Amino acid sequence: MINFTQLVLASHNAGKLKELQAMLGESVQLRSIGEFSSVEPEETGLSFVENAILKARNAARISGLPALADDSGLAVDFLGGAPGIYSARYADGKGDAANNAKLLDVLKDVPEAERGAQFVCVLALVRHADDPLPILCEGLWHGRILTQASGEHGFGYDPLFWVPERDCSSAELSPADKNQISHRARAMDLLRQRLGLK
Ligand SMILES: O=c1nc[nH]c2c1ncn2[C@H]1C[C@H](O)[C@@H](COP(=O)(O)OP(=O)(O)OP(=O)(O)O)O1
Ligand SMILES: [Mg+2]
Repeated sequence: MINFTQLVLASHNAGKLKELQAMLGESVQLRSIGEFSSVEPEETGLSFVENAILKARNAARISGLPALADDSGLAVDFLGGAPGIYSARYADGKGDAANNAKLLDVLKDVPEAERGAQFVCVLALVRHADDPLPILCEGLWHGRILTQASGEHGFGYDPLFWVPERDCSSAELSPADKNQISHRARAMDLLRQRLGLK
């Protein structure tokens, strides 16, 4: 087992970096791939797993460090799991606000009982770019899509995601609270177990 005191995070998303670093604590330093390159790899996979591995390999290749990638998204039941791996690109790359506006519009006539959704997070860790045995961990978080945005914390679809166990949106949770119960927290919990960090 290698000593992962420094990992490159294969992500240009500052929200993910903040959450993952908070979950890992001080024993592992996450360095953003942005320190090494501003070019984002094309996410050509058809699954979260494929995209997470692709991003991790790319970051390991560029940085020369072991790499952790997070591929995540929102799977809406009424939409057959869409936007899924296309969550970040749902409104054609126009960003979080446009993605959220599109989702609200697409679901505008859908009743509450049919607005179930889950956040999905797949973490992939590679020791080097050609690692034949990436570590993969998955986390799901079940909730519902609200009919309007609410809350200021977090990022992405958080203002639209109603969290049944807290009766509020995920953007209304404190960062510490979200990091205890989110899809990312569940995946990271498994990863820490795999790495013997807990
Ligand atoms: O906790 C979350 N709270 C709210 N929204 C979230 C969360 N987790 C993922 N999401 C959304 C954001 C984005 O629309 C998509 C991830 O897309 P995804 O390609 O994995 O990330 P990204 O492009 O933002 O950064 P990068 O690929 O560089 O890691 O799912
Ligand atoms: Mg992405």
